[in-house]
Amino acid sequence: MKVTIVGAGAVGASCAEYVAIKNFASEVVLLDIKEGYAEGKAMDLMQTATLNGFDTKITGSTNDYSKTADSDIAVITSGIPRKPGMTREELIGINAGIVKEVSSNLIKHSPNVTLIVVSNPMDTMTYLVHKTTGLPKNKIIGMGGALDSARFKYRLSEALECPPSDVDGMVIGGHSDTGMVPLTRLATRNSVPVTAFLSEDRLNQVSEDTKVGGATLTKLLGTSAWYAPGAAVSGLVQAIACDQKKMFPCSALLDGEYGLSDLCIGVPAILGKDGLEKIVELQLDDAEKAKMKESAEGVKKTNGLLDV
Ligand SMILES: NC(=O)c1ccc[n+]([C@@H]2O[C@H](COP(=O)([O-])OP(=O)(O)OC[C@H]3O[C@@H](n4cnc5c(N)ncnc54)[C@H](O)[C@@H]3O)[C@@H](O)[C@H]2O)c1
Ligand SMILES: O=C(O)C[C@H](O)C(=O)O
Repeated sequence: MKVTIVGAGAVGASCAEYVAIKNFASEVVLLDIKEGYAEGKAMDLMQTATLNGFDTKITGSTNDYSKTADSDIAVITSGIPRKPGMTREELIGINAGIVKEVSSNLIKHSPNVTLIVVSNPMDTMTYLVHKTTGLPKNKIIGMGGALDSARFKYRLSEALECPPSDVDGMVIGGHSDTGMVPLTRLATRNSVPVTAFLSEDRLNQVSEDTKVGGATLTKLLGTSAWYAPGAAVSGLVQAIACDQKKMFPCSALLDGEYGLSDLCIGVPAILGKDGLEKIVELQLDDAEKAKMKESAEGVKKTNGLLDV
């Protein structure tokens, strides 16, 4: 199983580290445009192999896509991150060109690859890859909801004063400060609805904190987050590589599901060897449907800025 990660920056390197530590891939190739950077990150990570007990071979490449040939899965993290005070949507001008070029280069050397898009604004970048590459739609997946759901569970565990592992929950909708739809109605603590423990006001606070999760970290760090993003991507990579049939909220190209079409947005999906194998349609209540519709309008507005 060969995994390529384009962009050896904060998220790309974190993802490579988690993939390697989970020990399911034979090979990880890190590729970056910055001379020597991916090679350096790969060597540093390889020097953790005996410390962390993995056998995955990690190599680096400065923009040489022949090294990525025959990848099964490729992750696109190349592009600029936001700075405090910015929205993800403001990155479109620079990142759209990068994502378009990188996805085309990847497919030239790995025509059967499954692509996981991470660069922001992620839902729009995923849509761009669908529009410009011609890959089948199950082979292009946007990562955002897995991360947002992890943050949601963290915020719920804070409110419940319990370990995060006690909590289950999901965030669907667009991966943006205003577009996320945390499904508080369906969240549970050990199968008991969290609504049994937390007031409506407290749950609203959890939702709001979840939605600005990325912005909160960007303000603290001066750039956007990488540990949880890298871990979230590695979860998607593992589900595909190991044919796990796990369900994650992913940015998927919709064709009527949830009453939406011609956009990529976060919905629950089953991931396995064929990539995004199935979209799961939840029965949303009226308030959730309205939030999803509003979120989709936001994503479509950003898509409108693309030259496709
Ligand atoms: N979808 C999500 O949930 C999520 C989470 C975190 C970050 N992100 C996004 O991921 C992207 C990367 O974030 P980061 O913190 O790793 O940034 P970073 O600056 O640390 O790393 C980005 C890397 O991309 C490289 N790069 C730029 N253009 C390239 C090209 N044409 N080919 C190959 N490499 C190229 C840069 O040299 C750099 O090393 C940002 O757009 C960020 O907003 C998305
Ligand atoms: O917040 C960002 O800009 C990066 C990423 O989308 C995140 O949610 O951490």
